[in-house]
Amino acid sequence: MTQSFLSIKDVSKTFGTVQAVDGLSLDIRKNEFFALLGASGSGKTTLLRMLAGFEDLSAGDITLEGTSIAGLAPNQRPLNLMFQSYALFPHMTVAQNIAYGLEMDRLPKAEIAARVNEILEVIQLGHLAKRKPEQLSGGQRQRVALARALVKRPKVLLLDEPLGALDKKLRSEMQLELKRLQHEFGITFIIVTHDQEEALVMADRIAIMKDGKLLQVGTPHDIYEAPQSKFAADFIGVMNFLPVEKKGTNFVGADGSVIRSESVTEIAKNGAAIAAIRPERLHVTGTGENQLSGEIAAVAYHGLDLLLHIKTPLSDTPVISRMTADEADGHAPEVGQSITVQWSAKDTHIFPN
Ligand SMILES: Nc1ncnc2c1ncn2[C@@H]1O[C@H](COP(=O)(O)OP(=O)(O)OP(=O)(O)O)[C@@H](O)[C@H]1O
Repeated sequence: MTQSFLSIKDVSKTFGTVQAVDGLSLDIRKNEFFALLGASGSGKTTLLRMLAGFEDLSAGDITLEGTSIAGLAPNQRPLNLMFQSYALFPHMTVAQNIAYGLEMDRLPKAEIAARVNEILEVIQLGHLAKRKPEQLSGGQRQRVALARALVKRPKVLLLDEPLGALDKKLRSEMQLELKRLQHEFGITFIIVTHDQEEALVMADRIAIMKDGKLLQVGTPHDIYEAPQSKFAADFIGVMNFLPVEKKGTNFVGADGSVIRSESVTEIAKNGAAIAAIRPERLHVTGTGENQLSGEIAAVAYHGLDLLLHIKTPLSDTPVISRMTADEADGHAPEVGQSITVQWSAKDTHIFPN
């Protein structure tokens, strides 16, 4: 058996009566870009702080390359938590900020200088080495905060909402930058975010957390295409939900039509359930085992594709169908038009409601 890299074993954390993390187990691979995703209060930060050593475990163990790190102080762990950029020392230059951690570790002066210069090169901020944080843009400050964490060459870098303070454009640039740095340094990154798009773009694997537990762990593709719960389906990407009733072996929609699915989660007999379908799986052309008809309530233009909002008796809220520009060419959808869309049973996920 190959030894796992970072292993979180049945870890719990309670604060008084609050169960912040609840018997959670997870293996993270070497050089992996791993994202912890979940709503506010789901326990993401608590888990990260336990990994970093800023929070004791109430139960369980954490091992790195087979050795427990649960009892080690933060500075003795080969894991480094990247603090937000506003935690930079304002009176120190960029270079001094980056050197600080190495000076604390009492490394020889020449080595500190070499490592600081090397990292300044990698983050492309060499020309700003002598500036103070207040003389930098938000994105540049973020890079310095990252450099300060990376210069210590941790085996694992923990990042808590690292891009939270940046505007949308800068965020997308930094997402790519983070991926590049992770690749270049060959360090395992564990990032906490509540931004699902960010997790999809950057991560090799994603864990969805809810109430201190893991709901699903998988690649962005796995989670997007094969969500295992209504929560996961709703949390990642856009999803249509159609209420259905289980009658015998069939699932019947609000208008009496049978909805066919090849992906049915275990459900109470004859209970209320919900069918989930991605907007891009609904087609005006082609064939599918399922179809719905309705009236176009809105047409939203999104460059390469259109989003059609379709009023249908199958659901209280309009169903969204994503149409490519090519598909739309032959159909010229307009508000008020009747429309029929089809989709296949394999693109239909049914969950308990
Ligand atoms: N020091 C503490 N004392 C008491 N309760 C805490 C403490 N830290 C966290 N909690 C509680 O534990 C739960 C999980 O919090 P945590 O910060 O880990 O969630 P999160 O998923 O990171 O949320 P957010 O996205 O808002 O940061 C919450 O109910 C929170 O109120």
